[in-house]
Amino acid sequence: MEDQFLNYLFDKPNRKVSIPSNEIISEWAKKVVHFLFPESSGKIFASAEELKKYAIELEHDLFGIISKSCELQHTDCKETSMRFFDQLPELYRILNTDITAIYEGDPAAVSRFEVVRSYPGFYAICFYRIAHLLFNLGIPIIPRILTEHAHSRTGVDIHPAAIIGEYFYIDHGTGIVIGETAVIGQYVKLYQGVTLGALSVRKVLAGVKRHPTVGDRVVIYSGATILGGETVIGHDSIIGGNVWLTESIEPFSTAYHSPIINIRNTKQTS
Ligand SMILES: CC(=O)OC[C@H](N)C(=O)O
Repeated sequence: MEDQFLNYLFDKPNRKVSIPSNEIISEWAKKVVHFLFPESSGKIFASAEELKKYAIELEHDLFGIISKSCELQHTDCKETSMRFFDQLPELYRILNTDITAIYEGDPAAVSRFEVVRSYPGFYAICFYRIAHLLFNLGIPIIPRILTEHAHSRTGVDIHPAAIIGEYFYIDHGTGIVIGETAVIGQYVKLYQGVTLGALSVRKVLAGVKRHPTVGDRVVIYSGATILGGETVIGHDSIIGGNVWLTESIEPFSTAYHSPIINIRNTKQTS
């Protein structure tokens, strides 16, 4: 991360910015999450207006961060932070769909509150969704700092540019990679160790779609690796554990390995 920061300055040595530390940026995002989902199982905001009324401090902090990080004029920074702020009610709604997906999809989840407070998958999704909003607003570097913070804390690496639908479910969030140009539909479930990656990492492919498209209601079990920008997983499909897939599959498919497993009983018989 430090390298990234130095390179960023190095790219434009004359830039007059002093980006707040990664900790300040991550703390801001943590405050956003805590604001939306405080001590109880989640504050119910009566209306978008009520939510925004209480979120004014978050907007002010974001303004401070982006005005130090971007080469935007003061008024543009204010407009950008206000646009983020305007989308908070929608962020809250979408995160609630993710909580529902995890709570209802996992028999081990005893409450929505448990999902919010203890699931690394939900933590990573929160940071991804905040970062994605900032990315869409054209804010440089901060989205990546946020998703890399979540990555370092959870092992779940979601690029801020990836597009992910509502009701996103990650269970046992660890070792998951979702690349920059991945597109994921609604009600998708991922287990630990899943990679949605590129088939080639040549630098000239920057900006080209390199990562898979995953349809609605797809379940991808642990350790599966799906690669390639043209790889499409049709909706309602199931990808079994440890599957290595570099080609598209039709909707309602099941892709699984059928390895030959030799089981030998080593108990000595006299
Ligand atoms: C997730 C993944 O494929 O990463 C490889 C490379 N960073 C890229 O984005 O293409």
